[in-house]
Amino acid sequence: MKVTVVGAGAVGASCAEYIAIKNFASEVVLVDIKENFAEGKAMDLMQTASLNGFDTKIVGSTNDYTKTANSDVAVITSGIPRKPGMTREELIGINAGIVKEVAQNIIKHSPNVILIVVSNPMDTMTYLAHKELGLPKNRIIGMGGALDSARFKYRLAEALECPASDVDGMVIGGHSDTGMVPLTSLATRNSVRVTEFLSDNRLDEVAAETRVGGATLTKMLGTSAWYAPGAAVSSLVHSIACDQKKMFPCSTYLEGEYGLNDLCIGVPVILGKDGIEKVVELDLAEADQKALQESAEAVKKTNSLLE
Ligand SMILES: NC(=O)c1ccc[n+]([C@@H]2O[C@H](COP(=O)([O-])OP(=O)(O)OC[C@H]3O[C@@H](n4cnc5c(N)ncnc54)[C@H](O)[C@@H]3O)[C@@H](O)[C@H]2O)c1
Ligand SMILES: O=C(O)C[C@H](O)C(=O)O
Repeated sequence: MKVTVVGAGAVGASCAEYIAIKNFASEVVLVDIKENFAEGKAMDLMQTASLNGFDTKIVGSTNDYTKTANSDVAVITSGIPRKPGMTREELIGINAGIVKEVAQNIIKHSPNVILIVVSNPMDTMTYLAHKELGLPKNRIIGMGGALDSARFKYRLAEALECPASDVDGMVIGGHSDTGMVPLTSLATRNSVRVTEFLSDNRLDEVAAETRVGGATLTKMLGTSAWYAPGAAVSSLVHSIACDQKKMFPCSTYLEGEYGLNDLCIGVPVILGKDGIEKVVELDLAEADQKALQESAEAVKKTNSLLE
């Protein structure tokens, strides 16, 4: 399994590190436009191989896509992150051009690749890749919901005063400060609905904290987060590489599922060796379906800025 990660910045390097530590890929190629940056990150990471006990070979490249040839999976993290006070949508002007160029370079050298889009505004960047490349929809995946769900579980565990491993829950919808739909009524602690333990008010607080999870960290760090984003991407790559058929909420092109059309937005999917092998259609509570519909309208509004 060969994986390319374009953008050797905070998220790209974190993602490469988690992929290597999980030891399922033979090679990770890190690409960046900054001279020698990816090569430096690759060398630094390779010097952790004997310490962390992995065999994955990590290679760096300054914009030379021949090194990425025949990748099975490619991850796009290139582009600018937001600063405190900004929305993800404000990044569209710079990131759309970068994502378009990078996606075309990847496909030129790896025509059969499965693409994971991370750069923000992620749902719109995934839609852009879908429209530009014309690949089958199972091979274009946007990463947002896996991260948002991990943050949801973190906040639920905090409220329940229990380890996150006790908790299960999922966030669907757009990867934005207002568009996320945390499915609180379906969340559980060891198979028991969390609604048994937490009041409606506390659950509303958990949902609100989850929606602004990225903005909260951006305010604290001065730039956006990277550890949980990198770990979330590596989990998607792992499921594809090892044909695990795990279910994650991912941004995918919808053609009627959930009553939505012609956009990419987060819904539960099964990820295996062919990428998105199935969109899982849940029978949502009325309020969640309405929130998803509103989130889709907002994503479409951002998509219209691409024209
Ligand atoms: N979808 C998500 O859940 C999620 C999570 C975290 C971050 N992000 C997004 O990921 C992106 C990267 O965030 P980051 O914190 O790693 O930023 P960063 O600035 O640390 O890294 C971005 C890297 O991209 C490189 N780059 C820019 N243009 C390029 C090009 N044309 N070709 C190759 N490399 C190029 C830069 O040189 C830089 O090293 C941002 O848009 C951010 O908003 C998304
Ligand atoms: O918040 C951001 O801008 C980055 C990313 O989308 C995140 O959720 O961490």
